[in-house]
Amino acid sequence: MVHAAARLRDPCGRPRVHALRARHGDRAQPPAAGCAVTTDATEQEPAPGADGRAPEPRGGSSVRPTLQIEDLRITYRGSRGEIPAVRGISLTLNPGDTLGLAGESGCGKSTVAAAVLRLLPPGTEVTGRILLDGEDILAMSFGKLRAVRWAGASIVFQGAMHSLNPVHRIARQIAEPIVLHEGIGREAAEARAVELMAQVGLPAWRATSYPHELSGGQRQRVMIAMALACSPQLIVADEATTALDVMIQAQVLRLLKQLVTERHIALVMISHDLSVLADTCERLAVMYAGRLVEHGPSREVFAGARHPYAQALSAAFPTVGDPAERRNPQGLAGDPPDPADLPTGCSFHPRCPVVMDECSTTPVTLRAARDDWQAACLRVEATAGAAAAATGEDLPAPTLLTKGDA
Ligand SMILES: Nc1ncnc2c1ncn2[C@@H]1O[C@H](COP(=O)(O)OP(=O)(O)OP(=O)(O)O)[C@@H](O)[C@H]1O
Repeated sequence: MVHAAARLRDPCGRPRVHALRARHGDRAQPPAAGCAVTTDATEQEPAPGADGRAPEPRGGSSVRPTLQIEDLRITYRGSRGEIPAVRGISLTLNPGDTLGLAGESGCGKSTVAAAVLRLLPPGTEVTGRILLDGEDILAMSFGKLRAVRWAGASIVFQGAMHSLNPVHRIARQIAEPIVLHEGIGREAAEARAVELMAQVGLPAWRATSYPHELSGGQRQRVMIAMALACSPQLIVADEATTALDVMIQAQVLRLLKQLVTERHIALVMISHDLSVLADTCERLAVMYAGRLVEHGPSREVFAGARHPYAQALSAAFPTVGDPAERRNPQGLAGDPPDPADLPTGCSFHPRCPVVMDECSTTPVTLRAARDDWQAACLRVEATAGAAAAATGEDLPAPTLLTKGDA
C-alpha cells in the first residue's frame, strides 16, 4: 500500500513518489490559517536560550540562522480526534550546525521533520514559526514552497525503496530536481548526477541502474545524492540509516557528516538511537511527548544527561558507535503517554525513577543546566553546578538515577 499511496509526488513536489506523504498524507498543507504563536501557560514555553543556540553563533553573531523553529505546536485532526503531537518546540540551526533529534516512537520527531517542509496532512493545525534562511515556511505560497523544497531544504527518509521511482534509472532521478530547479537540460543534469553519485561513493556505471538493482545502502546513497543535488542549506535525515546493516550505516553516516561539513550545510538528523546521533551531530535534542526535554552538546548530553528520560535513553546505548552493545532503556517502566491525554505536570513523571511530589502538579519548562545546555526537569538545578564545572572529557560517566537517589 505504501507504494501506491507514496507514488504521488516527485522530489520537487510534482506527483510521484514520497514515503513521508504515504505516512502523513499526500498533499502539502496550505499556508496555516493561524500561524500565530499560541500562548498556553500550561504548555512548555521556550526558556531564554531554550533553542540551544551557542552563545556566539559560528561565524559571528551576524550569521542568519539556516533554520529557526519558534514555539512550534502541531495538532493532527482525524478519526481519533485531535492529537497534539508537538507542543511548543524551539530550535535554531546556523549554517553548518548538526543537530540530532532523539526520542522514543511517537514523541513527535517525524512530525517536526514534516513540518519543516510543510509536508503535513491537510487539516493539521500548525502554530508558531518555521523560518528557513529567514523566510517563513508556514506562510509561504505553494509556488515559493516548491522552489524551496530540495533547493533550500531537502529530506532523506528511511525507506529509499519507497522514495525512488522504480521505473526510472538512478541518474535520471538524481537529475530531476536539478532540471526543475536550475532550468538546465536533462543531459547536463544527468552529467551532474553522475558527479554527485561519485561524491556519495556510487560508481558511474550505476547511473543506468534501476532502484531494485541496488542494495539498501546504495539506495540510501542515491537519496543522499538527491538531497545534495540542488545544494540545499538544510538537510533533514529522518531515520535515514536505521534500516541499514551496521557497517553500511556507519559508512553512510560518515559520508553524510563529511558532506555537510564540506558544504557547510545544516543537518537535522532524526533517530531513536542516541549513540548514532552523538557520534554524528554536534548538538542533541531529546523529545518526550511532543516536547524537548533535553538539549545540549551531543557528547556531553550522551555522557551525562540531566533529564531522567534522556539518561535512560543514553543508558540504552552505552557505547557510541557500537550497536552490538545496545540494550533496552534502563530503569524505564511503562510506555510513552497518549499525546491526546498527557499526565499533568511533567509528562514523564509516571515513568520517572526519581519522581518528586511536585512533578505531578508543576508544568516543567526547559531550564538552563549550562548556558548551552537545557533540561526540562525540576531537579536540573541540583545537577547544573556539576555540569557547569565539568567540560568535555571531565564530565562524569552517566549514572542513571534510581528511586533510592530521590
Ligand atoms: N498523519 C497523522 N495523523 C494523526 N496522527 C498522527 C499522524 N502522524 C503521526 N501521528 C501521531 O502523532 C504522534 C507523533 O508521531 P511521529 O510520527 O511524529 O512520532 P515519531 O517520534 O517520529 O515516531 P517514530 O519514531 O515511530 O517515527 C504519534 O502519536 C502519532 O500517532
